[in-house]
Amino acid sequence: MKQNPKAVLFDLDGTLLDTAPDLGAALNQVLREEGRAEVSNDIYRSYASHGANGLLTLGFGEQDYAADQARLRAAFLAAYSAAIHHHSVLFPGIEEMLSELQQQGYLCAIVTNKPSQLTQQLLPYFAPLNALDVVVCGDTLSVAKPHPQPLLYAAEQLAVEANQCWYVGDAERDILAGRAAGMTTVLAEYGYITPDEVPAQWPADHRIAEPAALTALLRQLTLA
Ligand SMILES: O=C(O)COP(=O)(O)O
Ligand SMILES: [Mg+2]
Repeated sequence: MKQNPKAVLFDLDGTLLDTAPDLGAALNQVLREEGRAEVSNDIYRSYASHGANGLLTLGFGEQDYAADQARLRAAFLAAYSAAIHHHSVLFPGIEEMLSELQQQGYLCAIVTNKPSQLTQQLLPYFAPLNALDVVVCGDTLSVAKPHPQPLLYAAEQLAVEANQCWYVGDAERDILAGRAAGMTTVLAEYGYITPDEVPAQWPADHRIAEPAALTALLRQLTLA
């Protein structure tokens, strides 16, 4: 049985932070170094929640990336790490939304698939994200989303039950992980969706078109 929420867990890329410009710049740097054609902003943007592997597959094609995966991935991560925060910004309304949640006493956490080294390098540039209670990254455990374990681990760290948590994310694997963890799931529709994905088919409990809609939803729920 779902209970009134005590904690809200968030995906990072595409949900709290608009990191696509820096991820895309890193991809294009590696493509240039390898003598390949660059990818335009509107294309790479939609793949930004699919991480390094998703972006490199987009840029090099499945076969060529698979043939040289370790080297290309290392080059991408080095390029990204060297300019990780140059153009990344909080999505509009995130700062206000987080501060309202915290004022209302909700615990807040990040559960991202981004590797910890990159996450720890990036977060200090965004003050509102440093006040969050727990951060779980893609390599914190041996499994990552869509596996539910990182979400359950975050709940454990927050000392709340899974059914007292909401999970907000922009990718299908976020919704699947949240559902498998027994959490209430919220799809951030303003995030990154690839042209071949059909988010309407994802089993999210709620959908928000902007961050402010999350606080409105939680308010409605407490009044009900
Ligand atoms: O870096 C990734 O794999 C994507 O990160 P996310 O889980 O915060 O969207
Ligand atoms: Mg995401």
